[in-house]
Amino acid sequence: MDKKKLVLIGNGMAGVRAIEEILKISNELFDITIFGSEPHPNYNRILLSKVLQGDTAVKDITLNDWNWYEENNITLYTDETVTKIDSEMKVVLSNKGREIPYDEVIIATGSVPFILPLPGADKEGVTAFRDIKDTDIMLDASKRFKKAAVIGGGLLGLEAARGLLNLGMDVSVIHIAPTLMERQLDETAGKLLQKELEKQGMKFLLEKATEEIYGEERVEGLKFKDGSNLEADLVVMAVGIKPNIQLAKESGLTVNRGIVVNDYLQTDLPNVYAVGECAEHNGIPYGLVAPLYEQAKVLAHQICGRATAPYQGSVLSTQLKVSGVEVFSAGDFTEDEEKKSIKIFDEQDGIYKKIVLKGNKIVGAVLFGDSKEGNRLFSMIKKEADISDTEKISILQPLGAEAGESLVATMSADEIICGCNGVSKGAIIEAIQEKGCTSVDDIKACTSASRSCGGCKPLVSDVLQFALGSDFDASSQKEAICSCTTLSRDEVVDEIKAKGLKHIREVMNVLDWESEEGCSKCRPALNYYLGMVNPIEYEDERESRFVNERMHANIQKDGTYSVVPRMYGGVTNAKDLRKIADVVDKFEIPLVKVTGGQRIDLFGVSKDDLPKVWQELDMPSGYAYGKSLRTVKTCVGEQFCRFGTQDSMGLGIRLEQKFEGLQTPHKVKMAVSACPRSCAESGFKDIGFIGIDGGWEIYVGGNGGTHVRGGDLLYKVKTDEEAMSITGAYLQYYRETANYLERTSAWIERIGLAHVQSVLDDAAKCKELNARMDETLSVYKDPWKEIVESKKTTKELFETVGNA
Ligand SMILES: Cc1cc2nc3c(=O)[nH]c(=O)nc-3n(C[C@H](O)[C@H](O)[C@H](O)COP(=O)(O)OP(=O)(O)OC[C@H]3O[C@@H](n4cnc5c(N)ncnc54)[C@H](O)[C@@H]3O)c2cc1C
Ligand SMILES: NC(=O)c1ccc[n+]([C@@H]2O[C@H](COP(=O)([O-])OP(=O)(O)OC[C@H]3O[C@@H](n4cnc5c(N)ncnc54)[C@H](O)[C@@H]3O)[C@@H](O)[C@H]2O)c1
Ligand code: SF4
Ligand code: FES
Repeated sequence: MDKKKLVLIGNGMAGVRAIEEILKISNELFDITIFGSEPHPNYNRILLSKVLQGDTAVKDITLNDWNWYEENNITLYTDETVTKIDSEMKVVLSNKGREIPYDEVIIATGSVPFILPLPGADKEGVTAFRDIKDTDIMLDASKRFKKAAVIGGGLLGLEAARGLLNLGMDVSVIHIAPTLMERQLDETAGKLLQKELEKQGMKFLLEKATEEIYGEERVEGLKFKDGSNLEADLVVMAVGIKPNIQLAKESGLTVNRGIVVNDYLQTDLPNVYAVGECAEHNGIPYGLVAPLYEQAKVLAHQICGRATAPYQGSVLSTQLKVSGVEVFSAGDFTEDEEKKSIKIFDEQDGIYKKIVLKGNKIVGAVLFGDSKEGNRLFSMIKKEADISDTEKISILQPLGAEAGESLVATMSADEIICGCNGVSKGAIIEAIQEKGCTSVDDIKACTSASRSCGGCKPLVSDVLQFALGSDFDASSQKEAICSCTTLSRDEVVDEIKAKGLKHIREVMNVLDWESEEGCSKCRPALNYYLGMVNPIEYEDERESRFVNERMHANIQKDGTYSVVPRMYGGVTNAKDLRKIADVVDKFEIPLVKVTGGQRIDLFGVSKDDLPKVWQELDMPSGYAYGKSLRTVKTCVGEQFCRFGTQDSMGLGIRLEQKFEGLQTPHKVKMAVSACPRSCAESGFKDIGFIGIDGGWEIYVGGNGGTHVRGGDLLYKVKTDEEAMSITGAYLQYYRETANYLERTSAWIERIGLAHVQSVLDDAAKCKELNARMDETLSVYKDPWKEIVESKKTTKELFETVGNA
């Protein structure tokens, strides 16, 4: 049988998925030709957010590489746009003069970003965020400029803003509505989201309408309708998308907002189909991959002449891809006469959950702060589950939580694990049992679960754990330190040691880094590992550090800095206080605040004043910005308190004087309390000391931040000397074995308290660790002093930051 000629217009996510579905049915039916306007093979557009955020590289987001087209005998024309479908002649015509005949044609031209028709919208530095080209524009701008404005506080705008923050830019989001993501979230969730993102450093201008983009050739700022201005050297427009219907219009198809299709994705011209964001089904053009993939499946069956249920529209669910923020929204979350809600709002922990009921059916849900129940609720919404027999409030409680059961254990086989690809728990278990899948990558290859946004990876991993039990080793799922390499942290450190590598560039060259420059994830990590392995010889690479560490001060919301001088053990004196007061007066520092770590923080110092402030303070840097020892908090102890059994201030000061400036994988906080009342909160620090009769208890792995964790008792010791020695060995072991940016609380959970104890129980090992610690500490110089003393460093530092 002669193969029919099939032409796909648009080499994007929906169109190529339709081809994959067709090939699954049969590779004997069609001779396939694909046109794509972009110069790349089919890639995962969703992960552009992750590329911008530094979590992955462009080369790693390819879905089907050039070989795939060849292996499947597909003719591919990239960088070529189809300009017309001549349905009488049954040919498609391209902008490069090509004419290709067809029997069937699929239009999958996606969407175009909506660009606000503002004066100045065509200036250099104004971009959308839709494809690799736009992403490159932003990556490039972040290297040369500082201030970014993102117009639009929807999913795309917020993901772009997070990426630009990661790239070291100062980012403001301009949003037209009073709350963020108003299409997906209600007011409460929108406000919680704003608060969380503000904590991450994003600034917001709400209810602001942009009137003009000003500047010479390049953008210099935005002017708003209320008369106010914002300086910006990069403007990203993320105010929605429009189905790309130009070709369809010019080819005489019926279009509305999108290309009008029926339940089998057929347009009104014979043998012409449309799928993806360009298609409009029942009045709706969709903008997320899950519905587009459902469409692709129906289309594939229809075009191959296989029986299929009609496409009947999709219920949507969304999740924001910003680390540290859990937001989930599904279905219809609005309330009215017919639709009533049930809500849980834990204001203290920032957790908000709401379901919307229409009669006895859940029609919508919004979750903030804890989205574990998202998939279960989404399944209930999709199934239109009747909940008359269920106690309503229990729907918002995690199933099996009290019994300590894992979430996947409580899920039924038909519950969806991967929303993007519609893969259920049952399908994953089948792949494990029948196809021998043992890793997340195997499951991805077999079922497509986790192949799109990747948000379901932890759940897929949980299903593997659930099905394979002890045969599944989550930790053996080797994780590369970033997308520039396939090597893990341990492999990189081993290579640095074995090959005597001395510089970041050398590591990248010798270990075959994919990108010559590295990325924002690996450069600071390599800088740390090299310094840890080679403390004497290694010269710190300031450019590879995060902005706060480069400036040795904390950048604040308004672009000014905060400065914290060192106060050993939280103890000060009249001379230092006077000096601080004089500096505050002289530099008109607007806010002076005592911190939770018992230090004095000077807020609102301008960048230019920083070196002068340090010079006049003439006190050591408090390292309030660094991945290093922050503070040792102390209680007053035996000298003044009637309960005190030990000299907490004495030990605290000794600890801080010894370990100040030590570079660690993440920040380290300590506290010393002289009795079990623990006034210095020793139980929630990376290392905490509690005085007992005849000595100290040493607690480790505590954390009081977003992931609260009580410390574990490591040892009881009798003397201050022992306490100092254990601390030195413990900290050095953490420095040598933790991943960069891993807090001690996560590290101790990963490697286990018992293991650390077994290392420190070995006196010889303990001595070696302390020796390496002393060697590291021997080269420490106060960074403020260094900067003040060196005009060259001051100049370099300020030039680097000013132009970054
Ligand atoms: C940064 C970002 C993050 C996203 N995150 C998510 C997410 O987390 N979850 C989610 O579900 N969705 C997400 N989306 C949306 C998702 O990427 C889209 O829904 C999906 O890519 C649409 O697929 P499509 O094939 O319809 O269009 P596209 O992927 O845009 O593909 C269309 C292709 O057709 C080409 N084309 C257009 N006209 C022609 C022509 N005449 N001739 C030849 N080629 C043509 C275009 O150049 C394009 O390459 C995100 C989108 C972006 C931009
Ligand atoms: N995580 C995800 O699922 C994800 C991530 C990125 C993109 N996407 C998809 O990509 C597409 C584009 O995303 P989007 O966020 O641009 O679309 P959107 O329509 O969801 O959001 C656009 C936002 O811009 C705001 N806006 C409109 N005009 C404005 C103006 N003049 N000034 C300021 N704000 C204005 C709107 O109020 C709206 O909240 C959508 O289909 C989205 O679903 C999804
Ligand atoms: S921890 Fe004990 S010794 Fe220290 S201040 Fe509190 S009560 Fe006094
Ligand atoms: S939920 Fe997006 S890939 Fe699975």
